[in-house]
Amino acid sequence: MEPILSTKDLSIQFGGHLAVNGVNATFPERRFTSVIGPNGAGKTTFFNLLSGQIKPTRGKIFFKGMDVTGLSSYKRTRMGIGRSFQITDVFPELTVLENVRLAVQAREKVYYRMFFYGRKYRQLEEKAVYWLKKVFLDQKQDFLARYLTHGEKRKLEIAMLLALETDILLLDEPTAGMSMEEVPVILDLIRRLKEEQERTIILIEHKMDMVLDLSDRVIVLMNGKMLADGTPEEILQNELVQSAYLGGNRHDSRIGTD
Ligand SMILES: Nc1ncnc2c1ncn2[C@@H]1O[C@H](COP(=O)(O)OP(=O)(O)OP(=O)(O)O)[C@@H](O)[C@H]1O
Repeated sequence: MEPILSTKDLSIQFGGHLAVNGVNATFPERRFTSVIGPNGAGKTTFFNLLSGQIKPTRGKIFFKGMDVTGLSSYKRTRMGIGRSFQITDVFPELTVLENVRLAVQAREKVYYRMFFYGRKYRQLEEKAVYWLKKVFLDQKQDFLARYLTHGEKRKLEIAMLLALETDILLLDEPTAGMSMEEVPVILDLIRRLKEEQERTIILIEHKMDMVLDLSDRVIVLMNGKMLADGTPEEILQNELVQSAYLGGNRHDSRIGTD
């Protein structure tokens, strides 16, 4: 089956530094792929290229067989490539509900004048609450976003991403900076999304236990290049990955140094 997303010779150079270097990656539809690699390997840059935040110096990106390399991130989201919002994208002076409602609105292409139609407005809010329930944040729907804890803000980002209802979810370290108590909720949510098998999920993650638990496939990046691509088991046994990255310690649950 043709992959939903693929890259061909994808590369980007910052000054003299090739942050992503000739990556040929394929992402099968409705599968869970993790992208791992040490700090500075090029993972976030790779995501930025996939989502259209930046344009490659060389190479192509294909989505459902179409060349999307030249398209803006806005257009790519519309087509179905959703990138998790960053905390910086959340409107701090709007309520939690309003933030998600804006994402629902973007998805449904409803503009402000439509707000005069009360029924439509309520439908948008109901959908927003639906997504907030998915991340267990509905109890906080009337809070201003700026009063949320770091972990709650990350849940809000995920709710906003889900509300866009894209085929692909690009999740960049969704549990980073969360407290120990908050991590399991997000893990459960991601596991449920995987089990629903409705979306193609691509995850950047340092926590190896999470990667091994969730992934159908793992891509290893190192110095901008794709070092390996395989099932979690294959990656663990890959000698190149062992020596270059895992350092022979298969039981280290957190690789990288951040
Ligand atoms: N806009 C930019 N300008 C210059 N260099 C950049 C830029 N963005 C990234 N880089 C460099 O590209 C390399 C890859 O960075 P990137 O953030 O993609 O790595 P990463 O694998 O996501 O790392 P981490 O795990 O620490 O988040 C790094 O050397 C980084 O300094």
